[in-house]
Amino acid sequence: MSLTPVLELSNVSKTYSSRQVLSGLSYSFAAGEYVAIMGDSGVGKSTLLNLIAGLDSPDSGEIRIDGKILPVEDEAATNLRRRHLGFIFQAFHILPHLTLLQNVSLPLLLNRLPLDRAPVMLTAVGLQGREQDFPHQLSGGELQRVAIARALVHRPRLILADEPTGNLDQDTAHEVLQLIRTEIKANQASAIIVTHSRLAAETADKILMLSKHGLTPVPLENQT
Ligand SMILES: Nc1ncnc2c1ncn2[C@@H]1O[C@H](COP(=O)(O)OP(=O)(O)OP(=O)(O)O)[C@@H](O)[C@H]1O
Repeated sequence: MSLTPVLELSNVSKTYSSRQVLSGLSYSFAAGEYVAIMGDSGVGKSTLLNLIAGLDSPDSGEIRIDGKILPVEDEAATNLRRRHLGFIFQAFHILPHLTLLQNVSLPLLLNRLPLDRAPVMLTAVGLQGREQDFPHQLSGGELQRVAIARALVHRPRLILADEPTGNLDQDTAHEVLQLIRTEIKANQASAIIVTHSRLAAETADKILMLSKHGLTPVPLENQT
């Protein structure tokens, strides 16, 4: 396991209008760690994930991925994110004019990787036989599974997931969470999932609670 943290937050603050959402947040995530972040609604979980993903910038403080600061709107940083991050965000729409197979192949194409893992990942999320379907033919839960296949297909180093099982029934959620965990461990990747679901959080190695005091580890056995 590398000694450089896969992700390091140093004194990160973010304010929207006059509302301070994150205030001096610091935390180090070790390589290979699979962490769930929980916390009250509005406490800033999605904001934090967006900052890590490079969709927005902190007002102050630093975010390092593999020891590097990746500026927003920097082409080299975008390429690094594309190669090393996998996003499972509800806002990251599946492209409507592409088939499911084309959607899942996209990270492989963009990173010039062999395309043979795309059908394998569609099968892994239970969508075998649907490769040539278009997104409008799918239910919300099926679309979420396509998003998960697309996020994992290029074996990213760091997977960021915002409510990855939000649209899924309990059995499918369980299968998808197991798949995420298996992929993370098989590829020695790291993952941060933001969730309100105990079921989802307990598949992680560690649960962190985000509050105005920062990120606090919660012992798994003390979860209520
Ligand atoms: N782009 C934005 N512009 C203005 N305010 C924002 C923006 N994004 C988030 N906020 C505000 O920041 C606060 C934190 O929002 P965030 O979505 O990060 O919370 P959360 O912990 O993910 O909540 P939930 O669990 O309900 O999804 C909220 O008060 C929200 O209204």
